[in-house]
Amino acid sequence: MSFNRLLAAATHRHESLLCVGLDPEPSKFPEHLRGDPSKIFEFCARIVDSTKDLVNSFKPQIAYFAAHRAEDQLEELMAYIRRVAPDVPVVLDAKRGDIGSTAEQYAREAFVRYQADAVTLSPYMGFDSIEPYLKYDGKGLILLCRTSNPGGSDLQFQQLANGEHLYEHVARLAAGAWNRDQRLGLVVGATFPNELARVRELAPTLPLLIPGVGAQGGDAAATVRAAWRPDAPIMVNSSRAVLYAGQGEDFASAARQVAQATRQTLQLARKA
Ligand SMILES: O=C(O)c1cc(=O)[nH]c(=O)n1[C@@H]1O[C@H](COP(=O)(O)O)[C@@H](O)[C@H]1O
Repeated sequence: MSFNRLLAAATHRHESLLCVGLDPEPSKFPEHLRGDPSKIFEFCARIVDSTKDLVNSFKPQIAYFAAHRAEDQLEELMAYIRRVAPDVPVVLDAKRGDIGSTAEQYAREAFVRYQADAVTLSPYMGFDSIEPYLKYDGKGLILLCRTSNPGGSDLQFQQLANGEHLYEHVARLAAGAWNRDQRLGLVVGATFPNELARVRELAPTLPLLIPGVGAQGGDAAATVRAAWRPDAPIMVNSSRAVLYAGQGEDFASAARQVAQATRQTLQLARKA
């Protein structure tokens, strides 16, 4: 099934706008697993088990695996999620961006090696750096637009000759000229609710990946008010606040509680 359809179905079935980010950092693991990179799969699998009915997506961040030579554990995790939660789409957060011939390898990595449903990409190198990913039918391409970090303003908030900010231009391209077969989405930080609303104006139906609630302090309810539309899916990502909610052997149930509370906040804002 295509990424867009999986996301719409999981949002509906699980009544959730929550994306749990899988950013495994062994030094932050609960005590019995702490500091052991060989436990990355085990840690993430328990988080998946305990949250899979509460989310509309999962988002593993590739750097947390590669940094520990744990790509094999990422492969194992992707296969595990497909097996235990086949109705939940997985966004591989890789933020790739390169010339076409190299992008072909990155696309193969995301969609053949890891079998992700969608991947995050930097649009900075232009459309020909995005095009190779479009060869994979049904897969989602989620472009960085207005990122959650303070330094995101350095480039994304620059004004172009027509007065538009660079992030607005990216949103316009993703909703229009670049969106040849309706498979693009955008990353917009929860830390910038005004820009989130502006992106929603420019791209009324695109899926949005919205990181920045939880550890980065973004307001979950304001995020939903700015970005949610009945026909426009959103994935509100929380990673550290969920993953490291508990430090004991019951860490997965502590993670579930935080995921449940975040999902509830998002749902209440959606119904308000
Ligand atoms: O593309 C992303 O996922 C992303 C974009 C962005 O603008 N800001 C951002 O924090 N992220 C990712 O979202 C996750 C946020 O993690 P927490 O701050 O722990 O919830 C990390 O995996 C980041 O790499």
